[in-house]
This record gives sequence, structure tokens and C-alpha cells, in this order.
Amino acid sequence: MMILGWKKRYKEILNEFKYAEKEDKESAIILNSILKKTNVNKKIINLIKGKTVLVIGSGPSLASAIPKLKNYKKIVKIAADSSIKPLVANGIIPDIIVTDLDGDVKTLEKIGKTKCVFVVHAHGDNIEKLEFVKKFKNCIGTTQSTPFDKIENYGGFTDGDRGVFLANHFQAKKIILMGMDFGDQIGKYSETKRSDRKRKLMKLKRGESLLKWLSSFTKAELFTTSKAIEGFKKISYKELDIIIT
Ligand SMILES: Nc1ncnc2c1ncn2[C@@H]1O[C@H](COP(=O)(O)OP(=O)(O)OP(=O)(O)O)[C@@H](O)[C@H]1O
Ligand SMILES: Nc1nc2c(c(=O)[nH]1)N=C(CO)CN2
Ligand SMILES: [Mg+2]
Repeated sequence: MMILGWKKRYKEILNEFKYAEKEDKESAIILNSILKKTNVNKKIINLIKGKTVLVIGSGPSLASAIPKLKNYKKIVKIAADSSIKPLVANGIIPDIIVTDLDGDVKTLEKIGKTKCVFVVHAHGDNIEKLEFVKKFKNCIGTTQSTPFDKIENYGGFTDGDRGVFLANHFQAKKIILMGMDFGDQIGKYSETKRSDRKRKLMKLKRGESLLKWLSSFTKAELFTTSKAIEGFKKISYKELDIIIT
């Protein structure tokens, strides 16, 4: 089942970025054919339902978030794509990774067979990367088009905001953003080529607006330690310590 109102937003994304829905669908069909039937959904429910979860992105505040994250060993961490390289390098293994497979391949390979759950997004521009999911022990697939068979659509666009939509879908009690500084500065850990910067900023804008939309209907309490974002309560790291303990 798709989140109410997603179709309209997806059409806007197709128009803005000139993506072809047909290609998104083709990609999802390929991912579906590679994935095995699993009980990974149950694992995600156990990790998220009724819990406080952190969603970690690659914005500028990721650098200051890393020392804090080292202390939060038991809190569920949902990490977006390119944030996993600095996280893993600092000994922080996320519980869930949301990726369209354009992050650091070596890091993905390193933790592919751990208990980490991979939520892999198939879209028209990553078809040639989908084979990589064979390296993951725990993996589910998503699409931004219509879900079917093993392929889900929880809503969201960029890896980071899809992490928040995932946490909403699986009924997290509290969702706290770290390194999610939507705005006009691309974080240094984000693997964005110079030539892709303009498009990346457009993607971040779209991600931010989707999170504002989510804040209008989610039952989860929303917080951010990153740059202020409408609908999320801005908290300091000190306040985060209190919320988490
Ligand atoms: N200022 C920021 N710079 C970079 N990433 C940010 C920023 N603020 C939030 N994020 C989140 O961090 C996530 C991870 O960054 P990453 O560069 O891996 O993006 P991505 O979604 O994989 O983008 P794409 O696949 O289009 O290149 C983004 O999806 C985004 O939601
Ligand atoms: N077709 C298509 N869809 C996407 C793309 C992309 O590059 N192409 N990038 C995304 C996250 O950054 C999410 N969705
Ligand atoms: Mg990505």
C-alpha cells in the first residue's frame, strides 16, 4: 500500500527531474527478480516499532554528530547512503541503511553480511547497480512508483528522507534527525560530483519539502539536531542526551 498523497508528489518529482516512470518501474522489476523472499520486514518492525530512532544523513552536521553517535550504542540508527563511510570508519555500524547504491562500495561490501538491514531503492538511474544487492544478507527493495510483490513504497525521495518515511511507516515513537541539514550547503561526506551539484541541491529541496509534508500527518514525535526544519523540534546535543536516556 502507498502512503496517501504520494502519487501526486511522485508526479511532481517526475516532472521536475525529467525522470521516466517506465524506467523506475523497469528497475523495480529487476530488483524484485534478484531479491529472495525473506523475513526482513519482521526484523525492521522489531527495530523500529514504538522506538526512538535516529536518521542520519550526510549534511555538514554529520561531522559533529559522529562523536555523539559513538556513545549511543543501543539506539536504533537508520543511515542514508554516503553517511555510512564515515560512520563505519568510526566504528558505528547502523542498524538500517537506506541506499540507492551510489554510496561507497567498499563500505557496503564490508558490512553487507552483518546483521545490518539494507533498504535498497530501485530507480531508472541505478539499474546497472542492482546486482550489488546479492552481497547483502538482509535486504528489502523499494520503488517510488507502484509497489508490487517484494517491492515496497514507504514514500520519500532522497535516501535521507526515505529513512524518515521508513521510520514513520514502521511506527517509530520518536524520530531524530542527525546530519540532515537540508539547505544550500552539500555536506563533505556526500559523494556528489561538481557537475551534479545543482541537481543535488534540487534533490535536497525536494527531500526537505517531503519531510515538512510528513510532519503534517505522522504520529511520531519529530526532532532534529541538524539545521532547523519545519515540523521538527530543533534540539541541542544536550537535549538529545535527555530524550534518549
Ligand atoms: N546538506 C546536505 N548534504 C548532503 N546530504 C544531506 C544534506 N542534508 C541532508 N542530507 C541527506 O543525506 C542523505 C545522504 O546523502 P547522499 O549524498 O548519499 O544522498 P543520496 O540521496 O544518495 O543522493 P543521490 O543518490 O541523489 O546522489 C541524502 O539523501 C539527504 O537526504
Ligand atoms: N529516476 C531516478 N530516481 C531517483 C534518483 C535518480 O537519480 N533517478 N535519485 C534519487 C535519490 O537521490 C531518488 N530517485
Ligand atoms: Mg544515494
